[in-house]
Parts: sequence; structure tokens; C-alpha cells
Amino acid sequence: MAVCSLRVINFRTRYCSGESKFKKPINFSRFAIRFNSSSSSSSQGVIASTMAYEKELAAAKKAATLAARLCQKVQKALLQSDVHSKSDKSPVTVADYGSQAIVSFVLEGELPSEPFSLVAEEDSGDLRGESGQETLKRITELVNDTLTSEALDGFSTLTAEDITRAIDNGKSEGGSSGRHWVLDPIDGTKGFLRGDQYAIALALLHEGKVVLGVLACPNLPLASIGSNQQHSGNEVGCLFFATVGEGAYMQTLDGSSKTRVHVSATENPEEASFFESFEAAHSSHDLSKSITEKLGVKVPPVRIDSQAKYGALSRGDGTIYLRFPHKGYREKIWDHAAGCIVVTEAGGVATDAAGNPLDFSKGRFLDVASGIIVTNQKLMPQLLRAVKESLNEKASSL
Ligand SMILES: Nc1ncnc2c1ncn2[C@@H]1O[C@H](COP(=O)(O)O)[C@@H](OP(=O)(O)O)[C@H]1O
Ligand SMILES: [Mg+2]
Ligand SMILES: [Mg+2]
Ligand SMILES: [Mg+2]
Repeated sequence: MAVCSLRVINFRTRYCSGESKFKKPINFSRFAIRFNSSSSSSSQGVIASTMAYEKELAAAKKAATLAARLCQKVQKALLQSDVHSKSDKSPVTVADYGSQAIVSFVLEGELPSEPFSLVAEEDSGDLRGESGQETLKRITELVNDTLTSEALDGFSTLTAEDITRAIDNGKSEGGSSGRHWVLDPIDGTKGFLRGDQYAIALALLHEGKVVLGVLACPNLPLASIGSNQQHSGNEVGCLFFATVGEGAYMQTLDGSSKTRVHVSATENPEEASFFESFEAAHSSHDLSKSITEKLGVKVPPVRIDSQAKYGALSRGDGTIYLRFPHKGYREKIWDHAAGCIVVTEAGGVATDAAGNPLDFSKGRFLDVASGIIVTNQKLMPQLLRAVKESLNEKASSL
């Protein structure tokens, strides 16, 4: 049994001791409330140690929430000069880097007694050298402003070097042994740039399995966004989280009490609505049209960016999520790990297009057959049949 006790921890002691990678002492004078679990040994294995993830969950929620604050600040004042192009031509903003630095920094500081391994999307390569200096300066200011004003008042200002080091913590290869954090600092960067949906997606892998996930969705309405529902209220900002075997929950990003969420129980595809990427370049809209027509889905797709789709599905806004990247694209674990555990703990199933479970234990990539499909347990067999038929038709038309 875990014992919940209030413990006051001095950040200065915590962030400056042990294996901290920060050379500079960081003076946190603020106190944290932490849960102390008497069954916290990770050696007890994935199932027996459910309660052991309590402190990891608290740290993950804190990290994602602070990162979301930074992103909200940037999205409000988005300037063209804040957008950069990575070598693969995908947009990356100061917020992507700043969010990754904050999550890395907060996790490492909150969990000082654990070895820290982070598999994350961004790296500081483009920030080094003359051309990256202006951007790095802006990111450093943003991170410092966020940590000072939002939570960790009293800490020493981070240098640009602290920031690049925190970002580059994310170079881990992950894998099937030990613990690895998995981070997409902004999932749906294109949505973020448009002022639409995006998510800060953070998960924990333990022995190759996702055991914890947090999805911060700053622009997601608290009310349902499914195409079957009447939209009511315009409040936005959701935080989804799940721990293996413990269910999935949602609360507001500003910290309301949590509500347990469940996927839609719809068995009749005619009553189902479905989600897909806003960007046709990320997922074939033609293929999802063919599949949903076979199923008899009546309503048009809800197209939104990011793993907010998994969050919305986990609370029953829609029933199906389809993702069919174009040939040659390799999925990354940070694009699905957090969303996958949230939807699974809410009673859903996520598989590849052939019905295989998603395997997050193979490193940074997530190799899947043709695509990723998500729905409730009752609809999955029907959905798999429709997917198979549509894929066969597509193959024979080529
Ligand atoms: N050609 C492509 N096919 C499929 N996915 C792609 C893609 N190019 C980029 N992506 C991924 O799609 C993610 C966004 O998914 P969605 O379409 O659901 O919003 C991107 O995450 P980032 O925005 O974190 O880079 C990126 O990893
Ligand atoms: Mg990206
Ligand atoms: Mg992503
Ligand atoms: Mg991203």
C-alpha cells in the first residue's frame, strides 16, 4: 500500500545534488508537495509498481503544464521570426525548443534519484553557431520568464548553455530495457502556427511498455468537439493523463479536479464520428474516406492537428481515429506514446493497420504496417475488416 504523506522538499537541495547535469547551482527556494510511496521500488516490475509511478506522474503533469504555459505565451504573440525550418523542412518554433528545455529541466530536477533518459523530438543542432544565437537567446528568455513567473520563483537564471544541455538530454535512443521518458514538446507544430490544436505529449516507457502518459492540449475545448455533438461553452485547455492499470483522466490545464474519461461505447458505425489529421500530407484523407464509407459512417471527419485527437477520443468526442501516412514515412514514438496510453486506459484500442499492437520498444521509430487505427473494443473487428478491404482496393488500383 502506498502511503500518501505530505513532504516538504527544498528545491535547492534536490536540484543541486546527485547526478544533476547542471553545473550551475540552481537556487529554488519554493516548496513542493510530493507523495511518498512506501512501495516505490521500480524493481517490483511494471504491474506491481503501479503506485510507484505516482511521483513520476506528478512530475510529468508539472513539466507538461509549465511547458504549455510557455507555448501559450508564444502562440499569443507569434512572430514570423519565431518560425524556423529544420533540415527536414518541418517548421520548428522557439516554443518547440523552449517546451523541450522546460520538460527536460523539470523532470530531471523533480526526480533526482532516478537515472534520466529522454527520447525527444528536438535537438540543439540548429541553435549552435552564429546563425542560431539570436533564437537561442529568445528561447533562454522565454524559459526563464516562464519558470520565474509560473512556478519556480527564486531560482537562478538559466544560461543559454543550460538550455542547450537540457534540450540535448533528449537524444536517448529509448529501447526495451529500463526507463525512458518520451517527449513531443509541441505535437502539431503546424496547428500551433495556424493558431489551432497542438499538444505537449509526454510518456514514460518502462521495459519497452508505455506506463504513463500526459497530454497537455492548451486549445482543446473542455466541451466535446465531435461532429455529432452540439458545441457548448468556449472554455479551452485540457490536461489528459493516464497510468497503466489506473484509468485515464482529464482536468483543466489550470488545475481543476480530475474527471475519469471513457471512450465512446458506440457499436453502430452509422452513429460514429471520426478524427484524422488536418494535414492531408500527414494522413491520406482519401483512404479514410474509403474506409468510413464502407463502415457506413454518416458524418464528415473531424480534422484536427496533434495528439489532441487521442485526448478527444478518450473522452468519447468521436469513436474512430485513422492515420495513414504516405508511403515511406516512418512514425516516431513521441507522436503516439502518450496518446496511446491515454486512449487505452480510457477503454480504447490502438493498433497498426494490420491489427498489431503498437511497439514502443524499438528505439526512436515506431514501425507500423501501413497506418494506425484507434477505436473502442467492440468496433475494432469491423474497422479492421474495412481497413483491409480499402487497402487491398488501393493496392490493386496501382
Ligand atoms: N509526411 C508525414 N506523414 C505523416 N506524419 C508526418 C509527416 N510529416 C510530419 N509528420 C508528423 O505528424 C505530426 C503531426 O501529426 P498530426 O497531423 O496528427 O497533427 C508531426 O508532429 P510535429 O508537429 O510534432 O512535428 C510529425 O511528426
Ligand atoms: Mg516536428
Ligand atoms: Mg509530433
Ligand atoms: Mg513536435
